[in-house]
Amino acid sequence: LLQYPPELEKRYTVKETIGSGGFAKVKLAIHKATGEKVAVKVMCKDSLGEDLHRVQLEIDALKSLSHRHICQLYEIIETPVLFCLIMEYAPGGELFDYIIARDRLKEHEAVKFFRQIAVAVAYCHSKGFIHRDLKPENLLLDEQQNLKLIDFGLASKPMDVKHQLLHTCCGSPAYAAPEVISGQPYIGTEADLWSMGVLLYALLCGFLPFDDDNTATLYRLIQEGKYKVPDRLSKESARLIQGLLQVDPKRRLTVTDLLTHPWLCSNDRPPVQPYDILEDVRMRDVDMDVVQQMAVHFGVSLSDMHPLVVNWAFDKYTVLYLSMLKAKENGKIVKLSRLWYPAD
Ligand SMILES: CN(C)C[C@H]1CC[C@H](N2C(=O)NCc3cnc4ccc(-c5cc(Cl)c(O)c(Cl)c5)cc4c32)CC1
Repeated sequence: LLQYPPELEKRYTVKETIGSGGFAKVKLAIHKATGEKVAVKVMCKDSLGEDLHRVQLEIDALKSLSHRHICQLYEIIETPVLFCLIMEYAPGGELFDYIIARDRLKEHEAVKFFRQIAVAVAYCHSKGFIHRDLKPENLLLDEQQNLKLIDFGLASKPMDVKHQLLHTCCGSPAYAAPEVISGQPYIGTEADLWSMGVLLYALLCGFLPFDDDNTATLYRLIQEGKYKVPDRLSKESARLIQGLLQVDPKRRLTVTDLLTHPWLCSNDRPPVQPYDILEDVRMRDVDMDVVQQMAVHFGVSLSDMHPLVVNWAFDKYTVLYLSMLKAKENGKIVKLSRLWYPAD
């Protein structure tokens, strides 16, 4: 049986396992101070083996990425044997199931979701991270039916995100770019954009552009880059898919082309703003009301509390601040009880 760290048990009520992601178990937990649900990704160090560096990279990615369409890391609790990543909980489940339940999405809904994924991926790339496993299973819905990108377990942080070549063939075959599955060195950003093309096709069609039970056949289909476009797709969406599913990565749309593509502005949507791609929760002004409530909760002065919040140490202060902020954004009033043992 897994013995959780006292640090985790003290401030969270750990509930059932809600999913598994590769070499990790994801548990539902309740943040005692706010009553908010959180997701805890638990990884045993000794069963990670050579995957340990991947976990370090995922932690590096999650600590660096703070965006409304990326699953927010709240706290990291590490012991000699365990990593526990406490993250925001997404009650709406996987986008994958959402599409299956509806067969396929209507165009206006696909635009809404695809814009969110596009700005999240553009933000990741602007921060120097390649996701490398973009697929509907790694996009979760929150309480407002907005998307959260998860699982940076295969992410990469090349020195120069736009030019450095990557070599690892990883991700899910059906979403992998031709250059990735052919084993050639590839540019991560270009490979992510191909996956975006497969994702968009899946959103609008409800099935995959390249699909075959035989992996060798699947690889051939991807490298040929031939796929059927159902007649019911709008010309604009078909053109966007075509721009993304270019076998030659040099002919493929870049993330900038994607963000300025007319289809993203269909249904009279405003063009994507630079802020959508640069926004970082930590760049916003600190919510001093929340800091004030935290100061009372911990029994310290406001001037002592403020530095602990803006320190962004992904500790008990970070999780409390972000959890309060999220509750406030969801219109929930959270009353923090005074701590009996402020030193805790
Ligand atoms: C590819 N699939 C199998 C992966 C599954 C993993 C479990 C997921 N999940 C549930 O099963 N139930 C509900 C649920 C609610 N909130 C979540 C918040 C974060 C994460 C999360 C975040 C990161 Cl960054 C990460 O790396 C991993 Cl592995 C998980 C998972 C949540 C979740 C769904 C997708």
